[in-house]
Amino acid sequence: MMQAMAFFNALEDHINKNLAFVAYRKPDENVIKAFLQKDKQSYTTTDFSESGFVFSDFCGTKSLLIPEANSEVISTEYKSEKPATETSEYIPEITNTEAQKQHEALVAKGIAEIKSGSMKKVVLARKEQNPTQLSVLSIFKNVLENYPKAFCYIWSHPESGIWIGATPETLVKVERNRFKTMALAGTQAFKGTIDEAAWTPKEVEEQQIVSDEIVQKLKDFKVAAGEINLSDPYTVKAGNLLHIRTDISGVLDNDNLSNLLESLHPTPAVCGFPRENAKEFILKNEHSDREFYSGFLGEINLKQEVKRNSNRRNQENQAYASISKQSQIFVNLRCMKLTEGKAEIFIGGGITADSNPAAEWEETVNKSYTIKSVLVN
Ligand SMILES: C=C(O[C@H]1C=CC=C(C(=O)O)[C@@H]1O)C(=O)O
Repeated sequence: MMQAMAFFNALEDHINKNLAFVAYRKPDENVIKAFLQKDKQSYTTTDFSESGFVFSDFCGTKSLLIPEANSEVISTEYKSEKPATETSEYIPEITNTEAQKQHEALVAKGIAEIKSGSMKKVVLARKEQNPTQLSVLSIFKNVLENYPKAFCYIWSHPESGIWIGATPETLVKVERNRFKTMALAGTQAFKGTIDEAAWTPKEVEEQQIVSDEIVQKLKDFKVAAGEINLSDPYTVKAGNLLHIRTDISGVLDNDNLSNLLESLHPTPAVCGFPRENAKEFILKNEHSDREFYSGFLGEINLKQEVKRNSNRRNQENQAYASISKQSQIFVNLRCMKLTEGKAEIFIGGGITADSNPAAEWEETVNKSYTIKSVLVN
């Protein structure tokens, strides 16, 4: 473990040399880890068999990789400088009416398409440009500070540019032959209570579609060996927002990570249902290229020491510690792409037959505050 200052200096050095790196902190953890690529080559993966950190786009056409074998791996303990509040202090600017009109028209088109019967749900997104005077590392530090419960990252790569995000959504976690995923959808602004939050039938349906489809895809691709376990849907908080979440887990039939990712991505939480029709609609009608937004990112095939029993009094159990492979992949939401003095924020929302264009615009505005709050001091 390094001192925080040396850790951030190493990231800065990599930015200056235009060398690929990723630094991240997992939900509820206090260690930030980084893979610093040592060479200038651009690595990609197609079968997800390597060990390292992957960064994939929405379309599934590009999966950049920082291989563990070509990286220096460093870590530091993150110490918060102020108490975490997870609320946004971002002051909204005057509404951008052009952007609003454009998004509402897109949503209306999506609703019409759903009513025509070709799909049940589609997730429609927009991009927003925001100026920022902060350095990328200051923005990353703000993200770490504000979102202890999210997967916080900074990814810098000559092929993708610099991306920063704080995502609440796990695509999949695999440990040995066990996997865990989640169905996350439905959004409302956090107003002080989590457990008593009321959900409309539209939001309940929107999330149910995600849950059903994940289970169906796992069955279609025959990646689950047996029963797939589902929790009851429950409310979770992410920044200043609430979502509905179902936890899904099971045992894998084989260790083919590529198959598992193909069965899950893109889930109806970022694309829609049926997947192909929704994806086609998105690619044809959205006004900007999603690039890596709503793609996925995370550790693949990292060796992990598994202790069978962490009871410290029972020292012999340490002898049973064994090595296994672990992958932990997140959906790239609540994220931004950074270029000189400018942050491009990507935000989307799930549309069903019961959606209302003005309310959907409002939802993207609420989501944008979650991420924009880190652009100011
Ligand atoms: C697509 C996004 O969020 C997804 C995850 C949770 C809730 C969602 C919703 O309510 O629409 C979205 O499916 C986004 O934040 O850009």
